[in-house]
Amino acid sequence: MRYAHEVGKVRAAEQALMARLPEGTLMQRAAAGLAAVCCRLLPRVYGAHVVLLVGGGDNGGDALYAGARLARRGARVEAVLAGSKAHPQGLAALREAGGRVLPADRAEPAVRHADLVIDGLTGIGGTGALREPYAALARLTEDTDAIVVACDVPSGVDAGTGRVDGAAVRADVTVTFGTCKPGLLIDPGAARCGTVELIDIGLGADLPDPDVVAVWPEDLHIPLPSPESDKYRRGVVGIVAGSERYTGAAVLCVGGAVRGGAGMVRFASVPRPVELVRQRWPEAVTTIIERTPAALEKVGRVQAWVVGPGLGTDRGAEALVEAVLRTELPVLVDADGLTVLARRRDLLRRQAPTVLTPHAGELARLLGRDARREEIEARRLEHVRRAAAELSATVLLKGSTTLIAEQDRPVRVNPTGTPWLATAGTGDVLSGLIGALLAGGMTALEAATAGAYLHGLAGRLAASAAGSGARTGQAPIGAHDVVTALPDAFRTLS
Ligand SMILES: NC(=O)C1=CN([C@@H]2O[C@H](COP(=O)(O)OP(=O)(O)OC[C@H]3O[C@@H](n4cnc5c(N)ncnc54)[C@H](O)[C@@H]3O)[C@@H](O)[C@H]2O)[C@@H](O)CC1
Ligand SMILES: Nc1ncnc2c1ncn2[C@@H]1O[C@H](COP(=O)(O)OP(=O)(O)O)[C@@H](O)[C@H]1O
Ligand SMILES: [K+]
Repeated sequence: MRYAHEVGKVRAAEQALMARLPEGTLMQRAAAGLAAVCCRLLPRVYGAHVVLLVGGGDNGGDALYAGARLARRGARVEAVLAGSKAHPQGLAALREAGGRVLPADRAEPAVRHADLVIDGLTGIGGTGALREPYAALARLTEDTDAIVVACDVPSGVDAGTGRVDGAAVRADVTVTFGTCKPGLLIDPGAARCGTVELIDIGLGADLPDPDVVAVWPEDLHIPLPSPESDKYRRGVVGIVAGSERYTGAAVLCVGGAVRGGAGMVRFASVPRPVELVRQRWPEAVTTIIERTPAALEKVGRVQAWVVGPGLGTDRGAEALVEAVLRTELPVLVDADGLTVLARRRDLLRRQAPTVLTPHAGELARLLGRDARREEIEARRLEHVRRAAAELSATVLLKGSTTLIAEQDRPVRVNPTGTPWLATAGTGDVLSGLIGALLAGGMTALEAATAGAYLHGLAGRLAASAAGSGARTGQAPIGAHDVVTALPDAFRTLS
């Protein structure tokens, strides 16, 4: 499961395929796949207690037919209908197989004591927050020991965006049909899915190019040093970060670049951050600069620039962001650099690649006008796409699901990471790391993708290794732990 298509495209593909097949074939394929997964999840199908939550659409139809299949294999199958209408043929099939319909007031104890619950309330046809009684039934899945299997999409999750507006099913496994849906890959929806299993119902040839792609380790083509390598060929990254007031971000950013495989890191800033970087990372070549447009002249040659962490947002910071963006080299802008860009979007008019790495708050500032942080977090896919188009840049939107967008390309979803990364300074490590990969010759999209993947992996390794030294259990981490774990993250890929 790595590709996802927007809901409209899934429906169009389904329709094209259905026109060539006997009626009901697709639903039977979906139900057979769903039932097979349930059989695998149950220790014993015969005698197992299975409860179906059934909405009024085809998603409920899938659940009813899957329930009929389980009933024929000896399961005790009970259906709870969310409304007066349920897929009539599916209902007849369930009854004929020995399943029964429960009165509404029996739903709560049935779900609580079931071995397995199939959520067939809403699928790709769900719109907006779940209404009653759907919402109350969805909530029952939060408080049961039963295995919860969502049919196509956990009900309450917007299949197209991952938005969750109110009650939603919390699934252990989501069995999705034909192709993955974006909402299964992007938080908050993704967090409701458990494991996602894809059932092939034959849509393949009717599906267009994907809208969203989940990144796989084999997609990352990180350049490795060879006998011909020297420090210049491996890539020199220039970092313009820190200020008299903010020094830590510069140290972390340089750490991300050093451990990110740069052949050389050139660090340019005012005296205090330069002194601290020198102490912590003697490998870096440092230059003291003034915060003026001519600042970069003294720094020496680089293959890519990172600008922004801890830079401040005053006129001096603006001069540095401008100087970096005026070069014809790949540039990554992060943190304070993004705040500067929000008032100087003209600086984005350039030919060389630009990577922006905002969190939702920074992206809200960059997009301006109607954009709000909460809205961006709720509808990450739409906003990251809009940002890539409006800002003519590769945009990496940070947060619980990191997304990477470039105009006219499928949006990439980073599968690694951990909520333990939500701590100050980890973003600075990411920008240094991506800067090193850019300097190493990767394209903007490749570098941002590989950087997000390695950073998320390093966060996970650090969180599981911290404290006990064991690889089980988790503990809080600081941004420097992510830097320390980067070599291990690289090792898992080689
Ligand atoms: N179209 C096809 O060819 C196939 C569709 N399949 C299934 O069909 C599903 C789509 O079916 P439908 O188009 O009938 O749509 P759904 O069954 O996903 O949703 C429609 C039903 O949910 C209700 N509903 C929608 N939003 C609601 C809300 N916020 N609160 C309460 N009720 C709400 C509607 O009133 C309607 O009864 C897919 O997700 C998949 O499970 C599969 O059988 C494979 C083939
Ligand atoms: N809930 C979360 N789950 C997983 N990762 C998260 C979560 N919140 C933040 N992150 C990650 O933590 C890092 C934080 O970066 P950022 O917000 O720039 O912090 P800072 O500016 O302090 O460095 C990003 O890589 C982001 O993707
Ligand atoms: K569902």
